[in-house]
Amino acid sequence: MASIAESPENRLQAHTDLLNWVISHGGFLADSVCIAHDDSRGVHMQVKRDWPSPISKDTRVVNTPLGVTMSYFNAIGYSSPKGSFSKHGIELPSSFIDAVGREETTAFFLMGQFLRGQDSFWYPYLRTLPQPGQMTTPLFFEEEDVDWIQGTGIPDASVQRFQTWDQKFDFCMERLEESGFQGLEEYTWDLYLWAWTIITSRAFSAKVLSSAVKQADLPEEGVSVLLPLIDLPNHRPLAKVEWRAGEEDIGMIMLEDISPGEEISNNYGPRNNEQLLMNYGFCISNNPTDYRIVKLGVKSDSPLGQAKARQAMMFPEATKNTDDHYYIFNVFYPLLAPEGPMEHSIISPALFNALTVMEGNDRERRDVDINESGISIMHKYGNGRSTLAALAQVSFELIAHIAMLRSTGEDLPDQPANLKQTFAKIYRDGQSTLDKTALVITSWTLARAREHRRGEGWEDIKALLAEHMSKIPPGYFPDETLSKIRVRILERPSLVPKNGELFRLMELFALLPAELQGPCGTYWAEHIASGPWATDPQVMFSLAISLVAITARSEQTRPMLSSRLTRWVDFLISEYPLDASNDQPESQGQQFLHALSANKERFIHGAAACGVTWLAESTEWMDAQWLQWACTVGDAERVLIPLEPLQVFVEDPAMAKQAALYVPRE
Ligand SMILES: C[S@@+](CC[C@H](N)C(=O)[O-])C[C@H]1O[C@@H](n2cnc3c(N)ncnc32)[C@H](O)[C@@H]1O
Repeated sequence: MASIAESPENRLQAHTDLLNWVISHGGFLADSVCIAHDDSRGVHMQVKRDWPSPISKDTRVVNTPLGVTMSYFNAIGYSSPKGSFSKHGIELPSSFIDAVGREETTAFFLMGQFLRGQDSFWYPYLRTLPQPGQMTTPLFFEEEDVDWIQGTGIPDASVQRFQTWDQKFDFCMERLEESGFQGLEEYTWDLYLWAWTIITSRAFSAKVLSSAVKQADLPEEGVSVLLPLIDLPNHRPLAKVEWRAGEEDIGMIMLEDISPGEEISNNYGPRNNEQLLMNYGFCISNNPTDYRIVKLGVKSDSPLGQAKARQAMMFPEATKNTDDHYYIFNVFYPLLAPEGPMEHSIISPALFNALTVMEGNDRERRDVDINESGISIMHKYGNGRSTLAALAQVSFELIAHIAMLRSTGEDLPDQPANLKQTFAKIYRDGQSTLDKTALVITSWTLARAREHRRGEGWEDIKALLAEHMSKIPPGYFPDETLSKIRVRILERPSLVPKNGELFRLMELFALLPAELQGPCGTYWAEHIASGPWATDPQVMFSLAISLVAITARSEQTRPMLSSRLTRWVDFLISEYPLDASNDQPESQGQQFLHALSANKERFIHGAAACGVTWLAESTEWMDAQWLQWACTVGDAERVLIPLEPLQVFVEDPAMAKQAALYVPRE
């Protein structure tokens, strides 16, 4: 592709010419400001080093006159009492413009102006723009650069973007050909790729033209505007700056003081590193507005898929063209809803709610609430299980992603060899830190759910948190990150208000009063846990649930039990009918249970000897029907959680899981 750019040495000369050109059309750069260049930041603006004082808040640093802006309105030669825009020599056929729409028209208009070279009105601007060899977005990555983004979402996103642009380019070229457009062969794919990269990396939204274009002609989306000179400052997340649309020009106003020598930064919006790399070709280390988009792969016939379809039918307007906001935020993310629970500081409400529906059991899914703003499982007694299951699922996803980044990064050289690799490394390191810090937080809530000794008082929580944080290897995170994790954990209430709702098998007996625990334990060890079925968790959980449920129903023992246990058993009996027939094929565990039931006399004999007399009297607990009920309850009410989640910090996980039964606290 031809180049109209200056060599790097002459870059700032070209920018001085650009500045003079903008000024000659009525533009302005504040005296306190100069254009500078360095290798990592490229061309940027800064307050002059020798300027005697900081520039103060509300300083207008740049004005770009409307006459030098470039947009769709130039391509159509727009004119209204509010303002007009010239085509400056590029005449795209109206049949083409109508067929391809505003954005493609702008891209082809930019290509046309580029092809005019020195004859273009915008030549002083175009020659300062990065050329294909200087582009650092992933579509310009060479093979060895691609190694640095393996295991991340970027390769898929790049393929998708390539395909979309490729199709659009073909479509546009066909329309141009049909219209008999002259010089078509110069409009190459490479030039199209360059034009689109310029647009995604520097264009502003149509709002900047609001004083020059009638409201009715100005759509909220789909018009990109190039603003020579204002597009020069680099991005700094959260920089305080405003673009002011005037009748003659667009101004860039600083909303904070900036010291001599300091960079004048723009704010491209709260972009994450993936958006920055894909659209702009750079990334920011420790980007506070970084977050990761999670793809759930929701099947249309799944419970969540069906709920989404119902939501789309009930609220067609609200759900039209809206992306799923399934995000995991970095631990420093500053733009959180002020009142949200602490888990939402790292998991977006939409992702969390979607996972509660996916991981919820049938009982919980009967309480799905579908409204305009989302789909969730209603909060009520018993539904905290889906909260824990969703947090467990996020933890598994985080562990898998950490391991994937580690394995795909194993053969990378120690240091990146060029700017693209440098940004790709910043991106992948940022993803890994984001995953790891989020895992500390999700696994904290799960650790509290597994904690049966300590409560929610400050001293207990402090001790528990110290224990949890001690699982992070020393020096693994900077102190600032560790303290932010602590703040995140402690600053807001948790989605799981109470500790101790998840029980591993043998812990279930702790729900019984002390005087029953001894005999039950002996009976369990001598008669239940000694057969070949003892290694099958489905069988063992079913037997334990059956035993606890019968204990809660026996007239002899019920008065001795806690209201927590009797309420739970009563709730389960009302939720899971005893006589429900099960059409599912039998699992190995269920076959075991049938065999046990057929030999129930053996188990009942032992009961009296061990002092669990109520089990000897009430022989029903080993009936096939009861055991089937307990099996159904166990399968539905268990939660699989990671065994030692933070172990992934030191070694690749075998992804060990532990089953725990959910028993709500009142
Ligand atoms: C709107 S332009 C800014 C002007 C640009 N520096 C130039 O040399 O033309 C956006 C481009 O600037 C670069 N950029 C912006 N902010 C940056 C930052 N914080 N760090 C590194 N590069 C940045 C990226 O190459 C991006 O595509």
